[in-house]
Amino acid sequence: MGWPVFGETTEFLKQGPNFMKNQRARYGSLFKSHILGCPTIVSMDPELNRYILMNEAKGLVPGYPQSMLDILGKCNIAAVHGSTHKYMRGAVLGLISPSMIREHLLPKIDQFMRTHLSNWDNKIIDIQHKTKEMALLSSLKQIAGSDSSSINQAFMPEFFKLVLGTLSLPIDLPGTNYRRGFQARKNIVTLLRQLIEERRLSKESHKDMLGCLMKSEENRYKLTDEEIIDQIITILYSGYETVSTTSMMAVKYLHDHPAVLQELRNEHLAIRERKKPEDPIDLNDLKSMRFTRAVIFETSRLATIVNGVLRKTTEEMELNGFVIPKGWRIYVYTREINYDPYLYSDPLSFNPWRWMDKSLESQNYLFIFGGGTRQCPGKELGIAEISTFLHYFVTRYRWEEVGGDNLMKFPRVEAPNGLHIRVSSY
Ligand code: HEM
Repeated sequence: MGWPVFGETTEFLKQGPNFMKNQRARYGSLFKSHILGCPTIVSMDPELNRYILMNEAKGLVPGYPQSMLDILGKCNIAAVHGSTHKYMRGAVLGLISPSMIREHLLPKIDQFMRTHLSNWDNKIIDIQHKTKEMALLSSLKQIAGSDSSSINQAFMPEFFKLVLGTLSLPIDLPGTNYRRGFQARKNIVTLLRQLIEERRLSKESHKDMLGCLMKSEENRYKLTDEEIIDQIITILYSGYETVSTTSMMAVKYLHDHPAVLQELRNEHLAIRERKKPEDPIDLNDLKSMRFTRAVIFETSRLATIVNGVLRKTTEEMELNGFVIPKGWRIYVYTREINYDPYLYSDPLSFNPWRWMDKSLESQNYLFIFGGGTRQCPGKELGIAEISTFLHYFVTRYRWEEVGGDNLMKFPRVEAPNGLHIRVSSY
């Protein structure tokens, strides 16, 4: 378990996936370590990972760091279990149902992407920054409709501080990311409370996520204002880094694979040909984007946007013949399965065509969107956002990398100094 306090955190962060592979070679697919401040069981066994994700009721609940739970709020979905989780999840699913996507969310996403992707011609763009802004502002528009434009500017810097805070050590001292993140949460809560109060006074009805959450007489899920606010923060947070990083990495892979870009562009030009320039992307268009969906799955797999998920034990239990003490964290590490040659031939190559066989999406060991009782409810919404972004990006522009930007793959996929591209119109 390494050194006191630090355990094996340094090795884990420095060697990344190789640390995990070496430990597995020495100790097997289930081993203990001490990383990121906690005694942790790492599970790299696909069967066991599935079992853990399916068996929350047996005492395998989310095990996210305290800083994250403090800042996302006590009603956020990762902080609640059992029947409360079911209720909160039901409320989220109601907001992003297929009919909500078709009637209210997709039109907002389309409108947002058209504007967000305008005027990039002849510019050098940091695509990491642009996709982060996009993920946050597109969600805000879905949440608060036209009201989002009046809160965007105040919201954005606070949200970025909140995200940093959730990934920090929970040290409540002036100047720490944790303290700043916590303060940012308070400011965000104030902004959202104001919006809720203004809407109550105006009595106007709104066809956006907040409008749905506030319509308590029509909505089967009745939430308090505090719960509504935590749900909104959860939705913003869960879709933020996942959608933005997948979009950025899709741009990267498309740049490096011209044949894939060509096929993707053909798909989108064919859609555009059927429509007038001002016609928005609708659900039928989205359904016809089969290759785009394949590009998104292949990007998530090859870049491994999500390395795994965290659980903890609520009681002492036996897993694969080992006794795991109560309260230990379990890192359900799913990265390796993305490169399994039995599932993906030539696993290190970027080959979206492999996903054109739909059965690959339903295989048992696909954990890109998690699994079991907490499988991502925002999967189709996230795919809709990334697809609409790619639609306007590849039909409007061509691009080349400025070059020299460093891309980190672990512990998170990010470009520490941005990913700069030179854009010109197509
Ligand atoms: C490419 C995009 C996305 C990826 C790769 C992704 C991935 C994931 C993963 C792996 C989990 C499981 C976490 C766990 O088991 O602890 C999850 C859960 C979740 N995701 Fe997503 N996600 C994406 C987009 C979104 C979007 C757009 C939303 C917005 C509604 C969203 C909302 C959620 C929520 C609320 C949960 C928690 C579910 C629960 O605990 O029951 N996700 N996501």
